[in-house]
Amino acid sequence: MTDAVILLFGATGDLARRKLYPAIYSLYRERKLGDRFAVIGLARRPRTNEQFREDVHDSIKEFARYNVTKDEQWESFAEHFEYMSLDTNNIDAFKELGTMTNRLDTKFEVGGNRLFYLALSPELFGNVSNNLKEGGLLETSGWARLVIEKPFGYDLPSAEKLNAQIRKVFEEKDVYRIDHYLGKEMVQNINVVRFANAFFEPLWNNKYIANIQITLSETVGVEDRGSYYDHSGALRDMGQNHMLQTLAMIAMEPPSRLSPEDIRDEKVKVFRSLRGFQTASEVRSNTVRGQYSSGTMKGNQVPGYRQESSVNPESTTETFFAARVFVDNFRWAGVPFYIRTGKRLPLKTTEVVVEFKNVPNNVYLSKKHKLEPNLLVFRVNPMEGIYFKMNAKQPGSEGTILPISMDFCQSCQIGLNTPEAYERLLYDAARGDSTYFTRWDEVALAWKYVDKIASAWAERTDNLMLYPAGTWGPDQAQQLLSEDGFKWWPVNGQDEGEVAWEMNQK
Ligand SMILES: NC(=O)C1=CN([C@@H]2O[C@H](COP(=O)(O)OP(=O)(O)OC[C@H]3O[C@@H](n4cnc5c(N)ncnc54)[C@H](OP(=O)(O)O)[C@@H]3O)[C@@H](O)[C@H]2O)C=CC1
Ligand SMILES: O=C1O[C@H](COP(=O)(O)O)[C@@H](O)[C@H](O)[C@H]1O
Repeated sequence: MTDAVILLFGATGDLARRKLYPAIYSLYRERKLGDRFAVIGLARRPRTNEQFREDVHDSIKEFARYNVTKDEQWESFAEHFEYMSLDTNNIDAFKELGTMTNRLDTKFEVGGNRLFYLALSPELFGNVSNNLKEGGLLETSGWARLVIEKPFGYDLPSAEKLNAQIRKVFEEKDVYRIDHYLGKEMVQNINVVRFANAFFEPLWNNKYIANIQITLSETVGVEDRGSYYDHSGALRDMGQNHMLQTLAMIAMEPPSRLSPEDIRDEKVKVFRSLRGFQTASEVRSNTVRGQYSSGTMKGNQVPGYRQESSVNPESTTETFFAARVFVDNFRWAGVPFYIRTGKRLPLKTTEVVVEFKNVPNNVYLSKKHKLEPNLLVFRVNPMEGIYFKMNAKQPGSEGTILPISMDFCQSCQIGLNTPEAYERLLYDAARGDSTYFTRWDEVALAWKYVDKIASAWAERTDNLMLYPAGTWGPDQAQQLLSEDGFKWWPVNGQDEGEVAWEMNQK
């Protein structure tokens, strides 16, 4: 990893604690981060360096995939961490921050490289990038990159405004917009499976594929994030970013090279080909929105969304949505992509199912031998792997056909200790590889698509369906597929409602 001073805004926040310190520690343990680095923790509340290092230690102990003990290795890691109490509105503090950055740059022989990581509420992004410039932090002999967390805006106009603020200070090539799903091993593996195997690509089109199903289901409720989530909802929180990015990875054309721009150009073409909704009635017939009511999760009664303490008791925010999406291009004409996500669903899972069309002439077709379609399944989390379902003869039978599976379980075979998404993304940002970060044109096109849905939903509230916690969302989400002659395939290869495979749940 390139040497850098990492200026971490939001150093006392949830993201830093749960994801960023553990990621930095894993990179250090794997020797991807050498000794020429420093981390400056920045937030308003006061902390001494010692307290800050203690917080970092606790977060690593709780969340990292490597064990930590307070030995010599820990001490030499911890000395790279310093803290400064700073309010992002205080320009004088940024000047002081410049002095501190230069000192640590010299101390650890970093060479002038600066990674500004904004783990902050998005309203602060524009102000921070401006103050970085005014405070002289961009005057450096090395590179200066800005890593920003989602959400990137609330809709297209707000995203445009935010982008304009940031681009006054940083060039597009230096802006790294995080979508942590792009850092997930199996999302990255979609490209490899598609473009490094001779047998999938010829079938990867509307002649052979019947439909594609993308599920991002969560068991957690809104927890204490109501102040953000109640203004966002599932469509903006997961749909505009993680779901459309995953869809783009499945649908994109092969890039001619693996450069960040070539890959992102191909994704942009997918976003441009999304069939936008023209009317509110089109939105209604192709989307479903739901909100969880009280129900049972793993045998425990849990409250409904409106009863959560951080949420408006009359909220009409969706915690679930499903949609039928079309990519109007030569490859995908007529193939529905069904996407769904929700909180308080029975399983935590991210899965992409590619359902193939039936064989053209089924010689086994009889009441006894109804063939199941072939399925290729990317399991993104919590299990990581690829699963292929095909038909074969039941051994010893008179030609009974059975669906069998070829199951590559990456998390079982290579070990559960695969890198976390944030490790990969931090590593890439420091190396200057923006492949798995979202470029502005992708973000803008995704908002354009999602805004149509959001504004049609906002016109009336009778389209919000309640679903009991612990179920797979409103029945209308099943109808979306059944009206096309399809069904949602059980996730994790299970019948709906079974939870035996549920692993590493939050
Ligand atoms: N948590 C998560 O899992 C995820 C978070 N994100 C995104 O990451 C970002 C951060 O989220 P999260 O960590 O959960 O948020 P938190 O509310 O937990 O943390 C916010 C941080 O910002 C600091 N802060 C707030 N106001 C100021 C200010 N004026 N000046 C300086 N520091 C300030 C807070 O510290 P202090 O109060 O001490 O100033 C705190 O460290 C958000 O954009 C969120 O959407 C994205 C994906 C997942
Ligand atoms: O970005 C977000 O993602 C998480 C789900 O991430 P995962 O890696 O655990 O699948 C979601 O809970 C959160 O609401 C959203 O902001």
